[in-house]
Amino acid sequence: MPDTELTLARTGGRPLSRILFSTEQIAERVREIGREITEAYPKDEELLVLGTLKGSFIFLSDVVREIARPMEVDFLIASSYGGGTVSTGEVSLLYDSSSVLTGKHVILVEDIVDSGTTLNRLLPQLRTHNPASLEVCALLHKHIARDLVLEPRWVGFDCPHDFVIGYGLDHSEYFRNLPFIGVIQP
Ligand SMILES: O=P(O)(O)OC[C@H]1O[C@H](OP(=O)(O)OP(=O)(O)O)[C@H](O)[C@@H]1O
Ligand code: HPA
Repeated sequence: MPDTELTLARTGGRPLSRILFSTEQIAERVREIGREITEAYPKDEELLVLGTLKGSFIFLSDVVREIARPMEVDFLIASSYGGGTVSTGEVSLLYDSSSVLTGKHVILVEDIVDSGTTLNRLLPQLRTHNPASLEVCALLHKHIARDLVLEPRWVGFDCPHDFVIGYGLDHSEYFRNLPFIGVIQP
């Protein structure tokens, strides 16, 4: 259980209902995923790791350090939740990566797959650039979406259907700086 005072300092005094995944559990899983991704690609093949901002910024920065392959890192900014806890269904793409995807092994890194709206909007667009391969690595998967255009090849944890925060995930832009993943009290 993390230090309560430190946690409350980061949440502005809002208590958590529960902690789902601790800092140590996340670190261990991130190391495993890094190893799996390393082994999935031939030694001399370059990767392009593409993160969706803002939510993936912490997961991506941790997982790329566990992947022993040459790589480029780039980002897209996609947003569909605004200040709410339910997808608006409209994904606004605020920044479209300038990286050339053609012929590269692209790994799209997501913090969470919830309704699937973001992935279903981004993946067909990325495919139009003819990458050599396209895979998704998601830290959390709620397994709600029944119509995902591509299932993530790497998933950190199956996630309950609560609105979760921490380790990059926000509610109204707050709580991204929690070093673990939890659920805030409603
Ligand atoms: O499967 P979905 O229902 O589409 O949800 C997943 C997306 O929602 C969150 O992004 P959000 O729009 O909240 O923007 P953020 O990354 O800036 O927090 C999260 O980072 C994922 O990209
Ligand atoms: O449960 C969630 N928490 C934070 N951001 C999210 N974006 C989609 N689902 C979530």
